[in-house]
Amino acid sequence: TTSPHTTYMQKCISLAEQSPPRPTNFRVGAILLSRKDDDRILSTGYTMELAGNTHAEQCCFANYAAVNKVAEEQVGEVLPVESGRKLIMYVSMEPCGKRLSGNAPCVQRITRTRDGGREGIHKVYFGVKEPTTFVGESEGCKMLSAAGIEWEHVPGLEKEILSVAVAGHENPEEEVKSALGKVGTNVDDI
Ligand SMILES: Nc1nc(=O)c(N)c(NC[C@H](O)[C@H](O)[C@H](O)COP(=O)(O)O)[nH]1
Ligand SMILES: [Zn+2]
Repeated sequence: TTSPHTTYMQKCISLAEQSPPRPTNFRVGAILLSRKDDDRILSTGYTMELAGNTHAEQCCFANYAAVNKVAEEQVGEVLPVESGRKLIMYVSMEPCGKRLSGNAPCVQRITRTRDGGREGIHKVYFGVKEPTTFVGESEGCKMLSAAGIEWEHVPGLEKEILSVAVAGHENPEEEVKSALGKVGTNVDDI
């Protein structure tokens, strides 16, 4: 049997497969849900789902914000606050801490949900560490920890996630192999 985390990660991969392949980013999928003993899916998103150079996590928030008639930047204000329930994000790849475009990184969009004393996003699950392709050693996890947001790597789907993520790149097979070579590191080093 697979863990519920693996099932959600597989859903993130299906979302990522809808993203138009580009050499300049990764194809990623994201799911936002509210969890107690049951899960309530609040939103999903994938890279470039929405116009512009958008990320999966960004689209996930933007889609929820739109339904609630606020801009993506204000999504924290409309996310549900319900006693005993936790806001959880599943993303196929570690949320970005830096973007070559200079646009706001997804870690910032995630930590921003905690503004105004709200709990915001409680925990982020991701299936693979961001490869060094664009920004070198990724800082996303460290930045989440620094903001007091839990994160966890869901192992087992790295090859599938990376293959989808780099489909639009020059040498996708090479890039996957090289990134997998690094994935052998101890999870604590992620
Ligand atoms: N977690 C995550 N979700 C995404 O939807 C996505 N595309 C990336 N990609 C991270 C990568 O570091 C950036 O795509 C490059 O740094 C280029 O930056 P832009 O995307 O052009 O802002 N990461
Ligand atoms: Zn991002």
